[in-house]
Amino acid sequence: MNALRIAIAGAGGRMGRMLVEATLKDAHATLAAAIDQPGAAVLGKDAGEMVGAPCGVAISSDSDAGIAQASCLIDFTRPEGTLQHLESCRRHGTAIVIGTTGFDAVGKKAIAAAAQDIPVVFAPNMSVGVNVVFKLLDVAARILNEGYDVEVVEAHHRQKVDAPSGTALRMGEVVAHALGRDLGDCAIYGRQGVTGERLPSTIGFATVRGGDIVGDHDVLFCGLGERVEIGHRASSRMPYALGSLRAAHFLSRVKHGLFDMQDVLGLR
Ligand SMILES: NC(=O)C1=CN([C@@H]2O[C@H](COP(=O)(O)OP(=O)(O)OC[C@H]3O[C@@H](n4cnc5c(N)ncnc54)[C@H](OP(=O)(O)O)[C@@H]3O)[C@@H](O)[C@H]2O)C=CC1
Ligand SMILES: O=C(O)C1=N[C@H](C(=O)O)C[C@H](O)C1
Repeated sequence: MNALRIAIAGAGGRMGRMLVEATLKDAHATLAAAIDQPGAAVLGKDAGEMVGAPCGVAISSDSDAGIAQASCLIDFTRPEGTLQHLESCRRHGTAIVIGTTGFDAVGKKAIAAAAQDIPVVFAPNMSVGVNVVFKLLDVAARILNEGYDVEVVEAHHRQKVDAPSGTALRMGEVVAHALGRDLGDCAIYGRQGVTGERLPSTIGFATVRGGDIVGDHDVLFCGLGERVEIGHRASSRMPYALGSLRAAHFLSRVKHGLFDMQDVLGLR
């Protein structure tokens, strides 16, 4: 088997470092390029040095050159950076795994359009555990479809810039779909003041930010006299990195199209 040539965007970030470590340990992948944005403190450094394993790949801000050398880009940056890298991937025929969250509708449309030409995995959470939780939520929502109020609660570290998390939003989408609702019509993003009584058709979201919380998600199905809670706790970012590499290997077997981790894990 030919080793997969991986480029990592946002290489100096929290996820980028994890991805460098995971890629260097993957017997079937090589690190082709490590990319960060102009001005980033890590530019010029050996990517492996950040994780105690120098590898001879210097972190560069020349994203186009890095993407040209790779068979797959793994991107955990910010929406504006990802969309720029996406166009470069399209030009060079490079596959892309997108972990970045916080896209607006226009950004999501651009990703779907690029997937007509190149293979794309776009998922708000790459961990196996969270993707199993998505399935459990679908089952629970179909059974608890009357008399249960649904609330989604998530907690993350103080540096997170988007809210609710991409994972929390996907959890809301999964539940809304199972209940025959549209999340766009029924989501309540936080409450304050005299809100009035809760409407049964709504799905509520609550966000906690603090310290170094890696990622907690809970969905509550609250009935009268009982409550079902389905949740996930991340204590490391490595499951996201390993899931991303699994996604990159999956993409090496397809020509184009838009996939998520349910496809990668065979859970669809
Ligand atoms: N799908 C999943 O499983 C997961 C998704 N995420 C998502 O991944 C993203 C990154 O998270 P995290 O690693 O914690 O964030 P960090 O802020 O630690 O890292 C982001 C990296 O991207 C760089 N960057 C920022 N803006 C741009 C830009 N416009 N163009 C290019 N590069 C840019 C940063 O550079 P600099 O340091 O110079 O700012 C940094 O190197 C977030 O959207 C997060 O929600 C996170 C974990 C799991
Ligand atoms: O920013 C993070 O850290 C995370 N972001 C993703 C999200 O927004 O869902 C996934 C994970 O929860 C960590």
